[in-house]
Formats: sequence, structure tokens, C-alpha cells
Amino acid sequence: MNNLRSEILKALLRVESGSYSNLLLDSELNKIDDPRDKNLFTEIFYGVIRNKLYLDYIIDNFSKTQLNKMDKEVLVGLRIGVYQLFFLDKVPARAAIYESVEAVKIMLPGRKKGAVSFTNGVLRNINRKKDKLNLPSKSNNSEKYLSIKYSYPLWLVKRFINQYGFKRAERILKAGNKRAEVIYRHNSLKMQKEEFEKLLKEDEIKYKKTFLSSFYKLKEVDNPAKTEVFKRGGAYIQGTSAGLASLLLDPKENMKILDLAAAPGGKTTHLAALMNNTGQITALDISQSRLNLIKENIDRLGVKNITLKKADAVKYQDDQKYDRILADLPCSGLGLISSKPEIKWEKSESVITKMAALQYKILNNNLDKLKIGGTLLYSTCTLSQEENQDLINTILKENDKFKLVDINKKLEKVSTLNLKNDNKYLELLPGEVDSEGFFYALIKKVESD
Ligand SMILES: C[S@@+](CC[C@H](N)C(=O)[O-])C[C@H]1O[C@@H](n2cnc3c(N)ncnc32)[C@H](O)[C@@H]1O
Repeated sequence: MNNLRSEILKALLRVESGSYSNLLLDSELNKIDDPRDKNLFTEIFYGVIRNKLYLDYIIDNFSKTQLNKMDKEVLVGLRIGVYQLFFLDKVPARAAIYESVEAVKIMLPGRKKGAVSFTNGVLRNINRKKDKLNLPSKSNNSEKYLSIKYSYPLWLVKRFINQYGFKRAERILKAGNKRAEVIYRHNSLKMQKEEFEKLLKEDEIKYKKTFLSSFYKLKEVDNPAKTEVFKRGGAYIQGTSAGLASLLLDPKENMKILDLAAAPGGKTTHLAALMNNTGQITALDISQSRLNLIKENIDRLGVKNITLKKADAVKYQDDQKYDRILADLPCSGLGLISSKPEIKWEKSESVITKMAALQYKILNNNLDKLKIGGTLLYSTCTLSQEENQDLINTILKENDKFKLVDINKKLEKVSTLNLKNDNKYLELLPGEVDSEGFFYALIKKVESD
């Protein structure tokens, strides 16, 4: 491994230009042998992405040069240094500064002596005056305070406060900064639970049970896609909130199911397992490369009842009627910030209106494919009212043959979660459940057309 910090710096620059943090991290960790280096890489890499606004606030407070006038290598190098100074007790300040300056030196060889000494000067200055940092006032400017303290764009903080109030918003922001844990769903199509647990034990993988009986929270697994149980198809990596979808849809053997947006296949392969490979699942996705991911998962997991179709769900037509429809639609993703922290910086508020319009079109085009008495589960991994409650209310208002089913009764049957809820929707909020953010609504077709 070359200089660890310069590799982190390179990886962070790639995230800035649009690479997915989780995929990039996997490939970077494969190049590292020492588990301690792997750990440090992950800690600094995700730490900088998560806390970018806070780190920039600190740098801006102690540097005379404006952030937008700095070379991007210098700015990211400074973030790496400041993150270690403020968040990592185990790295001595001298080492944190030295290694970060070295990283900038490697990234800007020879030609930029000034940039290197500038990085060194700013980091030393910050280290000296660290204790004098003031955050915006909580009482006079509470939105800015939350935005800097938890490092979220101001629009998102305002939105969460509007939707949930200050206290709940703060809880959501805080939970979004926690590192997401790896969770395995046991795949019953390949092995019994006893064998699944035995293989985990043989690989010395420790786990905790979750609020879903087939979902296991793993403790410190280096590469969850390389374990024996995974290779043999006994496990699928899936969050517990996402895992609720197929359970709430409640498929029965031999049913006909339509999945409107299926890739990479987490929920659709879970449905297949719950149906014991019987019946017929038609799984759509607009993207061929993502359909290929479902195919890989189907093969590994031993699924036999899914037909894949490349289709735009806005226009999709077929002449069948379905017992169940899963509408796990593309969304703004605000519930997944703990596993994909770059969402904070990549999305702008306009994505919400765009996604809500797409979701509306997809639902409108497919509602009629439900049999009478059949149910459709609408789900998103986001926390915006427009894409969730508002959208479902509009759909129900415009379609009187469809009624909202109280999903919370189903929840009690399929999980150990006990959420107090005054309405028929289910909204899982990070910080209130130990899981990612999700929204669910269950709709039933009640009379003939
Ligand atoms: C939230 S993901 C689905 C996750 C999937 N249900 C799972 O559990 O693994 C949304 C998917 O919708 C697909 N998509 C986006 N627009 C679409 C459209 N108009 N029609 C069908 N699929 C679409 C994307 O390619 C993406 O794979």
C-alpha cells in the first residue's frame, strides 16, 4: 500500500466527481492487507464524507484563503487532517498533520510547494486553536446550528424540522451520521437456518438478531460478499427496513406478482423465497445493467420463479392481473444517508419534485393491473412528504377503487417492532428505529372496474 492518506485523498476526489462511496470503498479495501489500515481507511473516508460541511466550517474559520480558491487536493487534504484532529483520538495530532501534508505532496508533486506549506500551516493553526471553535448559536440560529453540527445541507435540515419538529429532526440527523451495519438476510431457498448459523459460526462471524427473524446484524466482517455462507447463496445483504417490504406485501405460494422497479433484486428475491419458488414474479427495471445484477443474485440465491423484463414502468403494459404489486420506486434516497453519506451533497431539493412526478406516473400506469382484492405495496427509502404521504393521498383521492390498508397491524405480525402510529402508513425514521429510513403504504383494490 502506498501512503494511506494519499489513497484516501484520491478516493475522496473520485466521490466528489460522482463515484458511489460504497462501491469505491470495497475496491480500495481489496488493495489493503493490514486490517488496521482497512479500518483507518474506512473511518477517515466515510468520516470526511459525512462531516464535510462541519470540516469546511472549521477550515474556513482558521484559514485566510477562501475554500473555493484552494486546489481541490489541498481542500480534501485539509479535510482529512481536520477530521483526524477532531474525531480520531487514537491518531496523535503530529502524525495526523504530517500524514495529511504528505498526502497533498504526493498528489501535487513538485510543482506546488506553496500548496503543501499552506496545508501544513492551516492544520497547525487549527490544532493550536481547536478549543476556540464556536458553532452558530443554537437559540438564535437553530437551523444553521444543526446544519453545521451534524453536517447536512441547510435545505435538508429545514425540511426535516418542518416535517418532524426540531427534536425529531436532530435525532434523524444524528442517526444518519452513524456507520451503517452489515445485515444478512437468510435465504431459505439455499439452506436451512441451522446451516446458515453454523456457517457463520465456522467463519467466526458474530451477529446480533434484529427485529426481523431472518435478518442478522453482523459484527466486524471484513468482506461480507466473500464469506462461505454468502458464496453458497445462503445470504443476501439487505437492511432491515428494506427487508420489511416483502413481508408486508405478504405473498402466498402460487401467486402472480409484479415488481415495478426490481433491481438489484433484494426485495424480489426475498418474495421468491417467501413463495418457496412457486407462482410467478414479473420483475421490471428500466436499466439493463441493473437487470444484470438481479440475474446474478437470482443465480446465486437459487431463485426460479422470476421473469425479468427491461421496461419503463411509466409505460409498461401487459394483459395480466396480479395478486400483488410491489412498487419500490426510485426516490430521493434521504433515508439511506448512513450507508451512502454522499447523498447529503449530491442531491438538491429539486430532486424531490422530480421523483414525486415519476412515482405518480408509475403508480397511475400500473394500479389497474391489480386483481380485485389484491394489494399493492408502495415503498420508498426516503423521508420527504411529497414522495410519501402526499403522493399516496393524491393517488387515493383520484382512484376510488383503491383503499389504504392499515399497515401497522401487518407490522406486528411480521416483526418485533412496536411503533406508535396514528395513521395507516408506516414511516421508519433513523434514530427511532435501529435501521435505515423507509416509507410504506399498502393499498387494496376493492371493487370491479
Ligand atoms: C429503489 S431501486 C429498487 C430496489 C429494488 N426494489 C430492491 O429491493 O433491490 C429503484 C429502481 O428503479 C429503477 N427505475 C428507475 N426508473 C424506472 C422506470 N421508469 N421504470 C422501471 N424501473 C425504473 C432503477 O433502475 C432502480 O433499479
